[in-house]
Amino acid sequence: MRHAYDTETVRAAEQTLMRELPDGALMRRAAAGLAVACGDVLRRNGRVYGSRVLLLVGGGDNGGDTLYAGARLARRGAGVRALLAAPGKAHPGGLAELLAAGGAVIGTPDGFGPVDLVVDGITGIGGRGGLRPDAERLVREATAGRAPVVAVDLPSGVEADTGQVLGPAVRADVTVTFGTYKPGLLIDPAAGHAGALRLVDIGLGSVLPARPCLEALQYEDVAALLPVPGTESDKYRRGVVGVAAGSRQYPGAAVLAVSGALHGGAGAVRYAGPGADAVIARHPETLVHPGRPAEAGRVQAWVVGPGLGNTPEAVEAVADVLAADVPVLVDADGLRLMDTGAVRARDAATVLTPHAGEAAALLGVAREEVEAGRLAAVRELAARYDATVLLKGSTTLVAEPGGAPVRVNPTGTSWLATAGSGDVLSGLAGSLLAAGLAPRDAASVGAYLHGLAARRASAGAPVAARDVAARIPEVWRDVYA
Ligand SMILES: NC(=O)C1=CN([C@@H]2O[C@H](COP(=O)(O)OP(=O)(O)OC[C@H]3O[C@@H](n4cnc5c(N)ncnc54)[C@H](O)[C@@H]3O)[C@@H](O)[C@H]2O)[C@@H](O)CC1
Ligand SMILES: [K+]
Repeated sequence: MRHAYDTETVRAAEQTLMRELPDGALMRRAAAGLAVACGDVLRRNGRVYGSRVLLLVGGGDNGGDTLYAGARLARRGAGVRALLAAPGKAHPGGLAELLAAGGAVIGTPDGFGPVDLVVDGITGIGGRGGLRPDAERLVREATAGRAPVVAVDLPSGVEADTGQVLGPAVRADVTVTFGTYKPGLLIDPAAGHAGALRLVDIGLGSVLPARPCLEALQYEDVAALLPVPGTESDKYRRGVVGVAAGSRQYPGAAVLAVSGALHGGAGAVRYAGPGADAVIARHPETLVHPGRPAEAGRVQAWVVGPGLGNTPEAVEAVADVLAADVPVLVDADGLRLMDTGAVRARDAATVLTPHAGEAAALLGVAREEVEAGRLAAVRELAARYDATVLLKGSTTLVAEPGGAPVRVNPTGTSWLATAGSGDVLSGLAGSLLAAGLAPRDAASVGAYLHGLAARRASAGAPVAARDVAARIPEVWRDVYA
C-alpha cells in the first residue's frame, strides 16, 4: 500500500523530527537519497564520473536538497552546474558545499553544453500555483536538450495536495519524494507530471499520524483482498450478485454489466430487467428474470443503473434495489433516479460510482469544478449520501464518509473513457461486494482489476468495453498467482 499525507501534515512531521536532530540533518538525509537516485539515472546512460548535471535551484529548502545532492555528485566526478531560480535566496549551506566540491553557478545553460541530467529543485511542498514566469523560462531553457529530468520531492508547479496543475509545471521522468508520498504524486493530472516515483526514507514514519489522507492499493494488497476463487464448491456460498440494468433502448448495458459481474468472484449472477433475452444470448449461465428486482429472488448484493433509461420500470427498479437490505451499487441512470433520502436511510452499504459529469449533477455544480477538485468532490459526495463513492476518471478515487483514507487507483488509464466500460466496472465491483468484500475494498479492487484489464486489452489505444471484460479473468489469475 502506498500512503500519502497532505503537505501540512508532512511539514508538521518534519518540524517535529527536526527538533530531535542536529541542524540540517534531515536535509542531508534527503540529499543523500536524491544523489543515489540521480546516480542511478546517470548510470542508465553511462557513469556518474564525467557526466554533466544541471541543477535548477529554488529559493527554499527544495533548492537546498538539490545543492547538497549536487555536491555529492560533484564529489563523484560529475560536472555539476547550478541555475538559480531565485538568485540571492539559494540555500547558503548547500551552495557552499556545491562550490567546495567543484560545482559552479551559471547564469544560463548556454556554454555548459549538452547535459546528462536535469534536477528540478525549484519548489517542493512550498510551491504555490504554476511556475512563475522566470522559473518557467529557466525550466524551458534547461530541458531544451531533452535530458532526463529528476524532480525533487515534487515536480515544480503542480499542486501537492490536490493533484491539480494550475499553470506551467515541470514534466519529470522520475520524482524522488521524501518521507512519504503526497496526494499530487498519485492523482492526475499532477501524477502525470511526476514520472516514476522513488520514496526516500528520512525517518518521518515515526512522526507521521497512523491514518494517511490517501492510499493506493498495490499488487500484494489486491491479492490479499481478492476472495479465493473456487474454494467453496457451493457457488451460492460465494454470493449471488443481482444486476438490474438495461432497457429496451439500451440492452447492451445489461450485457456489459453482467459480463463484469460474472468475473467478479460472485458465485452466480441474477439479472432482472427487460434485457433478459440479450443477456441470456451472451451469457447463458446467468439467472434471468424479466420482472422487477423485488421479484427476482435472493441476492447478496445488487447493481442497479447501467442503461436503465428513465422509464417507470427504471424508477421502480431503483426503488426496489434501494429498499433491499443488502449492499447495493448504484451507477449511471440509477444515480439520476435515486432518491437521496432513500439512500441515506439505508442500513446496508451503498456504493455510488459516478463519473465527473454525474458527480457534478449530484453536487449541483459544473463538471469543471469536479474535475478541478476531484478529491474534495468525492469526499463531499461520500458525506452527503453517507455512502462509499467511487469517482471515475483517469485517476479513480474511492471515498467513504468519516475520514477513512481516500483510495487512489494506480492502474487507471485515460483509454477507459470508452462507452460501456463503466457498465463492466459496476458489474465487477458489485460482484466483489456480493463475494463479501467491504464496500471500499470492492470499489477499489474493482477499479484496480478493471484498469489492469483495460491496459491489457488496449495496448495504448481506446478499448472496447467487452474486451476489457474479457481480460478480467486473466488479470485476476495473474494477481492471484
Ligand atoms: N522541512 C524539512 O525538514 C525538510 C524539507 N525538505 C525539502 O524542503 C522542501 C520544502 O521547502 P520550503 O518550505 O522551503 O519550500 P520550497 O523550497 O518547496 O519552495 C519555496 C520556494 O519556492 C518559491 N516558490 C513558491 N511558489 C513558486 C512558484 N509557483 N514558482 C516559482 N517559485 C515558487 C518560494 O518563493 C520559495 O523560494 C520540501 O519539498 C523538501 O524538498 C527536505 O529536505 C526534507 C526535510
Ligand atoms: K521540485
